Amino acid sequence: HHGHHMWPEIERVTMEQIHYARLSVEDSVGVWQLFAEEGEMKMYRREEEVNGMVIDPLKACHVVKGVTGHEVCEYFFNPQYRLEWEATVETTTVLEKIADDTLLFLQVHKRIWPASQRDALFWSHMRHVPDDKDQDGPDIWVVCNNSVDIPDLPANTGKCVRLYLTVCLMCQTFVDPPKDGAKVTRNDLTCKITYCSVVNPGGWAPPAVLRAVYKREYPKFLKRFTNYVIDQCQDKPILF
Ligand SMILES: O=S(=O)(CCO)c1ccc(-c2ccc(C3CCCC3)c([C@@H]3C[C@@H]3c3ccccn3)c2)cc1
Repeated sequence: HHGHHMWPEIERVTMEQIHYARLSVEDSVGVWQLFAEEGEMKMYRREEEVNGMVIDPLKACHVVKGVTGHEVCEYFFNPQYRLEWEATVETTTVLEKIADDTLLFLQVHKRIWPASQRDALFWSHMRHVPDDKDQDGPDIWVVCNNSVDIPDLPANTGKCVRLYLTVCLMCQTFVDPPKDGAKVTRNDLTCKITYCSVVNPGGWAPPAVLRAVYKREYPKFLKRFTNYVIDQCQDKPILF
């Protein structure tokens, strides 16, 4: 797939998003505001507007037991599971298989009152980031979603307003080695999840309205997704 014309952008954006995901909210540029906290899940946002449009960057940090980062990324990436956990997606279509680990999606989102209905055209790339030099480096899996403009699929021609997104789901897996060489079980697994997103809604909506939608929808979204993965994996062999 390295011959595909989108590959240089896919490579650049994915590496850039991994860099940002790895920055802790403490030492990132700009002020992150904790706007939601439920158990292990902490959600931060920065208030940013472009031409009066809310594009608040979001960073969510979550820790879940019993799954690996590979499993979390697989359920996020693979279109066959999408409609089972994505409550705000009406249709999802794979327009092109760029590679086994890279797909081009056209997605129509359900209308979230009072905003008008949105669609999104984006590539999605899943990658296992090799450990650092030493063996016990972090075991990281990521999925990066990034909007693209394609002349044959112009924005805002039908009923939907085209939104623009850059999303990164980064997962780090920790295994607590069981006593005396026993087999690793799901109880020994901890997955540290960092979800970063910047969504440009594509058309103007009142900032207070959009921020209310974000505040309500993002916690629901991440909780529903992670609970879905835990549920799907619990009686399956571990995918490291
Ligand atoms: O992680 S993904 O790549 C998963 C692929 O399916 C992804 C997540 C979220 C969105 C998304 C799409 C539309 C909207 C808004 C914009 C104006 C009116 C609706 C929002 C706002 C933030 C709120 C939101 C957050 C989460 C879920 C739904 N709604 C988010 C798109 C892709």
